[in-house]
Amino acid sequence: MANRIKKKSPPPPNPAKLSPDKQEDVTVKEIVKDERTYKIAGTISLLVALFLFVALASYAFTWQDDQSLIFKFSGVKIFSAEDVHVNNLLGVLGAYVAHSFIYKGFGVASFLFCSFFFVLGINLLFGRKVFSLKRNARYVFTGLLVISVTLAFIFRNSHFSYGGAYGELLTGWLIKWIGVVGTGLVLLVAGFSYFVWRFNPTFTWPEKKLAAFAGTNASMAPEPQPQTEEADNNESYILKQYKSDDNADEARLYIEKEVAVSSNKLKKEGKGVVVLMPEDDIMSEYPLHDLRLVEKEEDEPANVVSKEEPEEEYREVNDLFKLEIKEVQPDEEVEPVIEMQVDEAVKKHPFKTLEPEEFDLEMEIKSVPVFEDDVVEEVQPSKRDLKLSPYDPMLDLRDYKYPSLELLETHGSEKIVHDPVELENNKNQIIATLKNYDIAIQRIAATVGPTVTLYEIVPAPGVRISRIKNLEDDIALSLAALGIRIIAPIPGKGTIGIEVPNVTKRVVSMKTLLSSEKFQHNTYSLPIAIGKKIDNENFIVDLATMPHLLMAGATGQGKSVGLNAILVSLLYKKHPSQLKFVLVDPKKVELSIYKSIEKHFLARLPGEEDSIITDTKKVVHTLNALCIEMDNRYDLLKEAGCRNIKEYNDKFVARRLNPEKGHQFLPFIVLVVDEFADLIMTAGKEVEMPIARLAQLARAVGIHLIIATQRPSVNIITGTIKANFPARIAFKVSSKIDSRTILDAGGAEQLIGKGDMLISFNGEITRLQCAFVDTPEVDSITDYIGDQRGYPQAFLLPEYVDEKELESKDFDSGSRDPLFEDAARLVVSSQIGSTSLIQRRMKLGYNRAGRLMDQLEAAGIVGPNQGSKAREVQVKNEMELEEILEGFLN
Ligand SMILES: Nc1ncnc2c1ncn2[C@@H]1O[C@H](COP(=O)(O)OP(=O)(O)OP(=O)(O)O)[C@@H](O)[C@H]1O
Repeated sequence: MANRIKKKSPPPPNPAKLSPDKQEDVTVKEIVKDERTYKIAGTISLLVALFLFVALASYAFTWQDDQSLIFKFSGVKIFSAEDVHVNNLLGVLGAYVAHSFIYKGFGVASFLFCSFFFVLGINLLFGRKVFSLKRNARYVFTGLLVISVTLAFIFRNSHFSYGGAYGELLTGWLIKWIGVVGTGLVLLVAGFSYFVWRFNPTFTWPEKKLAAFAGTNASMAPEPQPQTEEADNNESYILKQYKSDDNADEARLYIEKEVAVSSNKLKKEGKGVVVLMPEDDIMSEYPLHDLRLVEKEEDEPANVVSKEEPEEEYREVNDLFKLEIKEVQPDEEVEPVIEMQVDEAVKKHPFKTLEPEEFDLEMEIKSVPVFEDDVVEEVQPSKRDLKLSPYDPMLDLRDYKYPSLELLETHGSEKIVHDPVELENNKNQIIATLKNYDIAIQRIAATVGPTVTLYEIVPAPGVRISRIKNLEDDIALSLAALGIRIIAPIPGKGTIGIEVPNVTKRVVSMKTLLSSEKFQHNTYSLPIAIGKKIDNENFIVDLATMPHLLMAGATGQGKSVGLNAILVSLLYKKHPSQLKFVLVDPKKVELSIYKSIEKHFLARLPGEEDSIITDTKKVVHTLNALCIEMDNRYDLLKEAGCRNIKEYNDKFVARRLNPEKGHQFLPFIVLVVDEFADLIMTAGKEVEMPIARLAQLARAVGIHLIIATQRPSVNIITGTIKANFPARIAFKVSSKIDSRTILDAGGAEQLIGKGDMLISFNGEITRLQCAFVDTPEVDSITDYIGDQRGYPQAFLLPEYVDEKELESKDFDSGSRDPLFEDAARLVVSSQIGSTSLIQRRMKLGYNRAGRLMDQLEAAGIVGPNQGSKAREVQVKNEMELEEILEGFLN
C-alpha cells in the first residue's frame, strides 16, 4: 500500500525536515557576522571590566575578612558552602575573583585587566578600532610584570599582597640573584622606562632625549645625515616611533607632541610629509590625531666630486697636446689649424715639442684637431693611433676650474616647518566647509612642501568634482588664506588637491639643489635646477629637451632670481667650450653681473664692444645673426649627415669631420631675453619673426631660448611665440587672463610670490618653489670664472648685414672698414689671401669679407685676384705689416 502510494505520487518534500540542516549553517555564520553579536559581546566585555574594577576595589577594603573565608573553605568550595557572608560588594564571586587576581596573581597591577576588557568592549560595541587592542595588550602585559614586581619589592613587609604571588616570586628571585640594592636599581630603571614608553613625557632638554634615543635605538636609526643636532633629534624621534609600529594611533601621540618636524631625516625614510586619515573615516568627527605622518624623499646631497681633473689626466692631456703640435705641420697650401704664434714657434723649432709654458698664456692656443682626412699613408701606425685619439674641445681652456659649491650660500633653515596645529586647523576647515555644502569626503591626506601644503581629498562616491572646484573662493575665505589653489582632479591620481600656503615658508637654496644627487650625476645636455616640488623633490630638467622656455610674472615675484637660478645651474655644469650665452637685457641692469664671464661664456656680434645687448637695434641684429648661425649649423649638419648637434659633435670629437671643410665643435647657445615686452613694444615684428623662427627650428642645432616678461599679455606673447614655447613658467601674475595667456590655465594669479611658481612642462602644470640665489652669490661665481684664463674674446656670432641699412647708408669706399686691421693681421699671419678665410674666421658675410679683401689689395697687402686660387700675400711678416699700418695712421 505504502509502495503503491509512493509510485503514484511521491510525497512532497517536507520543508520542516529539509530546512533545519541548511539553516543551521547559515545561522552560525550569520550570528558570528552579525554586528549585534559584536555589540552584545562588547557590552559583556564592558560589564566584565566594571565587575573586575568593583571587585578589585572592594577587595582593597575587605580583603582581610574575605581572604580568611576563602582560605577557610579552601578556594572554590566557598561557592557551594552555605551560610557564608563575604564583605566584597560583589559577593562571593567578587571576593573569589579579586582574591585570585590580587593575592594569587599580580597584586594591585591586576587593575590593568580592567583596561583590557574596557578597550575590547568599546571596540566591539562601536564596531571599529576606537583604541588599539594590540597596543593596550602590550601595555597591560608589561605593566603587570613591572608594576607587580616593583610593588612586591617596595611593600615586601606588608600583609597586603601588593605585588601578588607572581610579583613576590619574581622579587624573591631578583633579591636572591642581585641583592636588595641591585633589585631596587633594576626596578627603578624598569619602572622609569615603562613610564617613558607609556606616557612619553616631554623633557626640557631635547639634547638629552636625543642621546637617550640614539643610545637605545642605535640599531634602528638610519645612517647619519649631515644636519643639525636638533633637527636630527626631532625627526628620528617621530620616525622611530612610527616605524616601530605601523599604527595610526601610535603616530598620533608624537604628532601631537612634536611641533616642528625637520626634513632631512625624514627624507631618509624615502617618504614625504603626508598626513592621512584612515580609509573609512568620514568628515570632521575625527580630529587631526587620526592623521598619519609620512615623509617624502628629498634628493640626497651627492658626494660632490671636484671638477678639478686629477694629476694624471693633466699629464695625459699635455702629452696629447705636445704630440699634436709636433705632428701637424701646416702644409703651405692649407690654412693652418693652429694660431700663428704657435705656427711660428713650430717653424722655428720644427722638431721641438713645445711645453705649455712656452706659450704666452694670454694668446689663443687652439688644441689641434687632427682628422681622418689628414692621416696620410706615411704616418706610422703608432703615431696614427695617437693622432686619432678623440678631440677634446676643453683643451683650449684645459686648466679651467668649475665653480665650487662653497661660492653658494644656504638661505635660512632647510627644515620643513610642519606645524600640526596648522595642519589640523586647515584640515578641519576644509572638511567643515565641504560639509556645509553637503560634500562628503572619504579620505584626506596632506603633503607639506616648502611654501604650500597640498591637501588631497578623495570625495565620497557620487560627489561631482565641479562642485568642489566651484567652492574655491569659499574654502579660501574659510581658511582666511591667500593663494589657495584647487586642482580638481589631480592628473593621474584621481584625487582633488587643495593647496594652502604655509604660515612659515621655507627658502629653497640653490646650493641644496646643486649639491643634490640628481644634479651632480645626470646625463642631461643642459641641466637646469629650477626649484622644489610640493613633495620636496628637486625639479631638475634638461633645457635641451624643453627646448625653449617662456617665463612670465608680475614685477617683484621672482623672475630675475629664476633666470639667475637657470644661468647658475648651467655655469656649474658646463665648460666654456660647450656653452655660450647670448644675453639680451633691455632693462640694462639685471644681466650686467655676467659681464665678467664674457671671454668664457658669452657670445656677441663681430665688431661690437659689449656682450650684453641692451640696445633694441642691436637685439634685432643679434637675433638675425643667430638665425644665420642656425642656418650655418644646419648646413654643417647636412654635410656631416647628422640629425642633431649631439650626433654632430660626437662625430667631430671622433675626428670624423674635417675642420678644413669648415667643421668645428659646436657649443650650445642659450639666448636669454630678460624683458621681452620692451623689445616687442619697440621693434615688434622685427623681433618676433627671428624669435619665432629660432624657436621653431633651432632646437636640433643646439640653440635654445629663454624669454622672460613682466607683461604676459596676448599682444606680447603672440600665438606664434606661444606655439613654439612648450615649456612655460609663471610666477605670480596680476590676473587670471595673464595666467591663461602664459599657461593656458588659471592659477598663476593665486600664487603667493617670492619664487612661488607654476611650470607647464610635458603637458603637466607643477607648482614649485623656485630656488633662491642672491646677487652676491652670482657675483662670486662670475668673478671666480672671470678671473680664470679665458678665450681672447667672446664667441663671435656671424655678421648680419641689414640690407635696408646698407642701401640707406652711403657707403664711402674711401674709408676703411673698422675690421681692416684685424683682417690684415689674419691674412699676414696665415699667409693666405683668401676671402673665405676672412669670412670664416671673422664670422663676416661674404660681401663684407670681399670688400675687406679689396681694401687689402688696395693697401698692397695682398696681390690681385687669381681666380680660384688664394691671392698672394705680399707682406711676409707681422713687423712689416705693423709698419704699413702705422703708415696709414700717419
Ligand atoms: N625663489 C625665491 N625664494 C625666496 N625669495 C625670493 C625668491 N625669488 C624672489 N624672491 C624675493 O623676491 C624679490 C624680488 O625678486 P626678483 O627680483 O627676482 O623679482 P622680479 O620678478 O625679477 O622683479 P622685476 O621684474 O621687477 O625685476 C627678491 O629680492 C627676493 O627677496
